[in-house]
Amino acid sequence: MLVLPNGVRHFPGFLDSDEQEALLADIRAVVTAAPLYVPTMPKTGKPMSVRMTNCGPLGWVTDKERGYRYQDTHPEIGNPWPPMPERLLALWEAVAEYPHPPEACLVNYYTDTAKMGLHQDRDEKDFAAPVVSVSLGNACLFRVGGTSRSAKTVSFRLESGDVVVLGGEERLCYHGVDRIYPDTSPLLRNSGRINLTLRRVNPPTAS
Ligand SMILES: O=C(O)CCC(=O)C(=O)O
Ligand SMILES: [Fe+2]
Repeated sequence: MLVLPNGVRHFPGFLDSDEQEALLADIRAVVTAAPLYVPTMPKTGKPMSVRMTNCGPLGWVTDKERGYRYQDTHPEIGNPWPPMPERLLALWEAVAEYPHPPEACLVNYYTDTAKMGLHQDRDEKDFAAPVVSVSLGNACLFRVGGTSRSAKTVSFRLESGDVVVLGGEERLCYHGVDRIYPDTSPLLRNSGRINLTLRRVNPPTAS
């Protein structure tokens, strides 16, 4: 495990290739039940380049009218999100250092040209729990800074199987994905990247 200068924890190669294949099979089942949709920015309605879906009791969604929020159903098909795969619950237990399970797993699918601007994850009511993120498929250039937008950032590559934990003082660090590196992982046949972001939404007493 590597601790970055700003305290963010990076676990390179946390999942071996068999574990990545098994997790990918779980995620393919999630996407079959809850298809990827095109999220749009609040107010402007501008589409994001990333495609999204969720699993677990709650899912993070966004659209022009209602903005960023958590809800218990898919915004297009209206069904409850599929359950969180056991494998992800076990991964959270292994790295989160938090005694309650995640409530939401956001599935982000990046084509090789997609990216995600610098942002904080702050739509949750519980910042005591960390954000745990898992990368599958092509590598990306990940950028992480401090808790103010203007703080200095560091950039590093996230490879398939890597896990990142934003917790404690770093829970509200700004972060984003500047680019995807095409042809860097056979997992998704060298095309695209999946990121799984596990979060706790509510304080434990409220759930
Ligand atoms: O794709 C990633 O590694 C980061 C995703 C992210 O920051 C988010 O979904 O909030
Ligand atoms: Fe984020």
